[in-house]
Amino acid sequence: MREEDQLQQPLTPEELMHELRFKATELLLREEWQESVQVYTQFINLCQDQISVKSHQNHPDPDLLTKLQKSLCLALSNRAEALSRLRDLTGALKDCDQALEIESTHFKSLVCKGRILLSLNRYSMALDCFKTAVLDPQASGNLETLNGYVQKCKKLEFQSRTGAFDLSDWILSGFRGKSPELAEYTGPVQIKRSELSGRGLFATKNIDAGTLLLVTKAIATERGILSSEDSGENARLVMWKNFVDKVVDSATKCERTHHLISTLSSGEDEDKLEAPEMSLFRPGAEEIGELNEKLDKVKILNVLDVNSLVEDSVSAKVLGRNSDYYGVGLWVLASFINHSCNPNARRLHVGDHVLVHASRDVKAGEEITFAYFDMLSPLSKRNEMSKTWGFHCSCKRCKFEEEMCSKQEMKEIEIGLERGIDVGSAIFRLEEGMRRWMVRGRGKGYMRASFWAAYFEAYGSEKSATRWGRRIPAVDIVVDSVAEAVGCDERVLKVFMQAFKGNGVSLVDMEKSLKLGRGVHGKVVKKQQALRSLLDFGTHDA
Ligand SMILES: C[S@@+](CC[C@H](N)C(=O)[O-])C[C@H]1O[C@@H](n2cnc3c(N)ncnc32)[C@H](O)[C@@H]1O
Repeated sequence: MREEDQLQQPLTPEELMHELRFKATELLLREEWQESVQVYTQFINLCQDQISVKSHQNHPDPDLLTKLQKSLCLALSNRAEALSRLRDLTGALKDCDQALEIESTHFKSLVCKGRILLSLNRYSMALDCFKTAVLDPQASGNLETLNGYVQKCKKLEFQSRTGAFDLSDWILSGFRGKSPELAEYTGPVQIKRSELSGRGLFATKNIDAGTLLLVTKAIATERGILSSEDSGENARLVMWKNFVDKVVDSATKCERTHHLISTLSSGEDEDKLEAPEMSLFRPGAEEIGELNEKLDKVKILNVLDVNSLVEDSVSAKVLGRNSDYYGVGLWVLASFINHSCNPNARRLHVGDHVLVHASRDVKAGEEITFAYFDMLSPLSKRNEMSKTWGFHCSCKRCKFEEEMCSKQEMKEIEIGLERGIDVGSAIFRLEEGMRRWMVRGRGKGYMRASFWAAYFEAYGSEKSATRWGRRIPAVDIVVDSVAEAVGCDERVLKVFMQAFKGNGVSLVDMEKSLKLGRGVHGKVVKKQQALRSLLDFGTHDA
């Protein structure tokens, strides 16, 4: 036979498989994930055909069949690796499962499956994979890494079951190194219909300030530094576009993400939306079966408009990251939390996780809320801000203040402050008014929170202190009532700390500041020393 004829001979299935396998492995080693998936897919299809053909022969060759099954198993495992790098976790998991059906202790597939399950927060299933992998002879060269995974799974499984998180050491180290690894956690909360709007998150038992309510990882985040040129508007737009692309990509590739996003409000007919089961958010939740709702890009955009959160905001603190960073993200379970101007929760951002804790004591059945915008401002300003969010706030405080602020005297105090009247005289008038109108308990806290800027200035200025002295209430009285009504806030805590710094801190004040600190930072900062280091404010700025 001539050489050209030989070249034109079609390849036998064995030769073709050999060629495809060689090419796919090369692409995998070059980290060309997309291309390697394509070639592995051709190989897998051909290999499956061959297995079917050979096993239907009159006298199937068992050795050949075993060899083909082994090749198929390895190819599935390698395709899973490439798919997982492309964040197609659903596809990758399916490939691992198929490979493990062929060989239940296949080392590579077990490790790949364990890693995917870990990133899907299915800690105990991931632990099973790594424990089995450790027993394999191939583990000997990777024992340290595998044991690392085993320990990590154990730690995260424990955290997610008990809610025992502690950020103290990381805080005390000055946030050195990577942010700590955190599990997802669902505390004493459930989703129910809310009187505020649509669905909301509710406490299932009495909880005290600082108690951790949930920890959840972002579907996607985008961070960057905003330039001062155009007040960061261009950078913000680019970041928003990247963020949307990331969410769309995740929703396309992962069925669970797709399903989670489809439970969120897109702003329309919120009161008709169903309250999802909490089990959906618990770590270890099974993959969702058939999805009957289509999520197109427009729907995702609307969902992000309503639900995405900015990391650094009035009710949130970002730990361990440069404050110049602007970050936006989507945290699904936290998205069920409505806004209130008398909130009872705050957020801490650590890496891609958000930790939500009670900022004051909460009763069983009470709705969990945090502030979407600054609640230490008067009703008129808050109304403007809620308008930009596309809703009219219907919280208890707004309802209370709607009545109060219709009084002529209240209007005069607000206008007076805007025109720069002495803050002490405004506070004096407000306190006198509250006495005459018989405003009690939380009502007082609401009003003081509304005029917080005036109290802040008065307590920060020696001139005001000398002039108004005992005619305006003492700092601790105002701080207590504001914290009780609208939850602990960093600025309120700062005023408290500053007032007592000059006079030397007594034990009682220190106790009080630590309690306020727990409301602001949460009980996840367990060591007092760590909390103190967060409370050690040097300045008296707003
Ligand atoms: C992040 S979602 C909160 C969960 C939402 N209620 C749901 O059912 O999915 C934000 C949306 O909830 C509604 N909302 C939140 N707080 C509110 C409030 N205090 N008063 C009225 N509507 C509120 C607004 O429609 C807002 O766009």
